[in-house]
Amino acid sequence: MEALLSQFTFLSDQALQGNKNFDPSAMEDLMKLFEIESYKAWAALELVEEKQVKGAEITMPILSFDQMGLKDDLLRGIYNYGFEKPSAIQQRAVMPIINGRDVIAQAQSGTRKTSMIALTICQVVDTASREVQALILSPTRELASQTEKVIRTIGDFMNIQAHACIGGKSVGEDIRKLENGVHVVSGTPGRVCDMIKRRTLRTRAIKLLILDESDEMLSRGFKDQIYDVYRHLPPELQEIVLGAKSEKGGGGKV
Ligand SMILES: Nc1ncnc2c1ncn2[C@@H]1O[C@H](COP(=O)(O)OP(=O)(O)OP(=O)(O)O)[C@@H](O)[C@H]1O
Repeated sequence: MEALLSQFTFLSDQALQGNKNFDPSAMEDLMKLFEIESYKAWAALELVEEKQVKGAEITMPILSFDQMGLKDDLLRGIYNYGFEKPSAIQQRAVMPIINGRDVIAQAQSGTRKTSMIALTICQVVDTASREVQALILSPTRELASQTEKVIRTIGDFMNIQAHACIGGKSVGEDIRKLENGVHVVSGTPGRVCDMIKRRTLRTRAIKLLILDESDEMLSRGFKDQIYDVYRHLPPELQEIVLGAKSEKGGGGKV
């Protein structure tokens, strides 16, 4: 279990402000929400709760995109999009993710997490292969589409192929796109699950799973579908769990 915990980098609003006395219990909302037993993030969080492990390392902020060792074409995409300096979460989460760490980050909405996801995905995907390598699950169609758009924009010079797999859109179009080959899928749990079950979305090359607004996904009742998706993913998966602290406090309705 200790080994499991050491796989994770934890980031919270406190950590983002550089507070070295970061207390993992600040992640309580997320802890309560993850009830899926075989889910390694949940296991790690339980351990934190039990032992109050002060395992939350404070990652050093990287203050410029130039210092992140990003691919040249990605850097061009980032600057072309108008970014100059990474936001607090971009400064602290990008490097651990690129270095293969599992990351659990809780940061309020508006902290530029979506762009953080987009740029890390562009860095880790190998465009020489046409298999799906990164999967992002989001609670709403709008967020899933927005994330896919940002990936395509930032990754424009790298020729990243991303597809939004969301409910309400044509299943035929999903099938066509996925069979053509894409690097990244950003979707809502129901449609993604459906595509996996049809074997149209092939999961064997997926190395990175991102649960965006995970607290929101669970409070919207997507737990079973997320679990279903998990069962089809390779075991040596890198996981990124993002949560936006509930505005009302108390952490949702689950
Ligand atoms: N480092 C940056 N520099 C300048 N603009 C940025 C940077 N990161 C993101 N943006 C811009 O800020 C806007 C919002 O960013 P983004 O969609 O990543 O997250 P958000 O809306 O702040 O919310 P969340 O953190 O919940 O994802 C977008 O228009 C995006 O292009």
